[in-house]
Amino acid sequence: MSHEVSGTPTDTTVLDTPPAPPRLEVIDLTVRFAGLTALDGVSFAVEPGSIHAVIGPNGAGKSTCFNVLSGVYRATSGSVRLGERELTGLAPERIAALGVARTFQNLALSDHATVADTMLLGRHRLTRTGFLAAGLRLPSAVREEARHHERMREIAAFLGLERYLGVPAGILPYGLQKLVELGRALCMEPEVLLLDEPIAGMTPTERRHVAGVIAAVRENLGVSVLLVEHDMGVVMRLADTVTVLDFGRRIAHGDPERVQNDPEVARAYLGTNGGAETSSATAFTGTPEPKTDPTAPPAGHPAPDTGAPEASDTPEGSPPDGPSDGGEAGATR
Ligand SMILES: Nc1ncnc2c1ncn2[C@@H]1O[C@H](COP(=O)(O)OP(=O)(O)OP(=O)(O)O)[C@@H](O)[C@H]1O
Repeated sequence: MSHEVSGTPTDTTVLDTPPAPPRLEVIDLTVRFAGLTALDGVSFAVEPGSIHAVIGPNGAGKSTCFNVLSGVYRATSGSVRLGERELTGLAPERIAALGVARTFQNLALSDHATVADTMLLGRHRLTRTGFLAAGLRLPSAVREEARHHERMREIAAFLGLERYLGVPAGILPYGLQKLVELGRALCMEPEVLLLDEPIAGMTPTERRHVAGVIAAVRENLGVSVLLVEHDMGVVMRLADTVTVLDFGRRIAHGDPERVQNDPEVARAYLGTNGGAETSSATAFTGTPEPKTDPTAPPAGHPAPDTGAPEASDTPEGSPPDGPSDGGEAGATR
């Protein structure tokens, strides 16, 4: 069996388009880590059914923003709302249950669980059958399980993963693993999908395929997408709206063309990275793609099991599960 990500279009006809998702609003968000302001009064909104990118040079605060939105970090001040619901301070599972699913940059897919099992993990929060009924294989439990399997297969077909359903997810090439991770998130039936560097470390063919899949997620499923991505070519092609951060502050916001022509944005990219100014600026124009992720495994090899979420995301000096205090960022649980 060939384990290549095909460049062919995804089957976009199998899933029904649900009603428009609610607006995701980030309002005056500030996050401080022991003396360092990682986010400084940042506001933006992800409009229903849009693709919104957050970009910025290294250390700009993109991951911090993502981690607050998904409940991994707690904001020092400000708020995050999904429609009328306040997400600020909720635990990651609660935020996921309200319809905000995320993918992780560092994959941790098992060598033992199949693609089908991995994707079914995303159905967990939607399962109504109790432990006992499931254990006794009561008819209601069997019916529910069948429904989840059917939906999982539909999503696998949408992503072009059907033929890998019985394959251990962890042995697949990196590009396919990223699609499985996306499949797991889609199985949660999210209204908003947070994608953390969805194409980092991929081959050009894989990048094109996944970019097409992300566009199809918006077009065919009506899901809002918020992505953090370094590949400016893809960001500029995919995103409806771009928010640019630099040193924790929002320095530009708008459609890709406007952002691309913003002198402040060019300055931010040119003024960072020490000796890498030229490649950063070129990356921003979206022409050649000089930036590759040196830590990513080569295509055709499984990614190392790094564990997710990223260990480095835990605020220094506080336990992973510890609540924050003193007005500084901390994990929410
Ligand atoms: N857990 C933490 N403890 C202390 N400082 C942190 C922590 N996480 C992030 N920071 C700091 O906050 C700032 C923003 O970091 P963040 O990772 O959000 O930036 P980024 O834009 O995602 O960068 P990159 O593109 O390199 O991933 C940086 O100065 C970083 O060192």
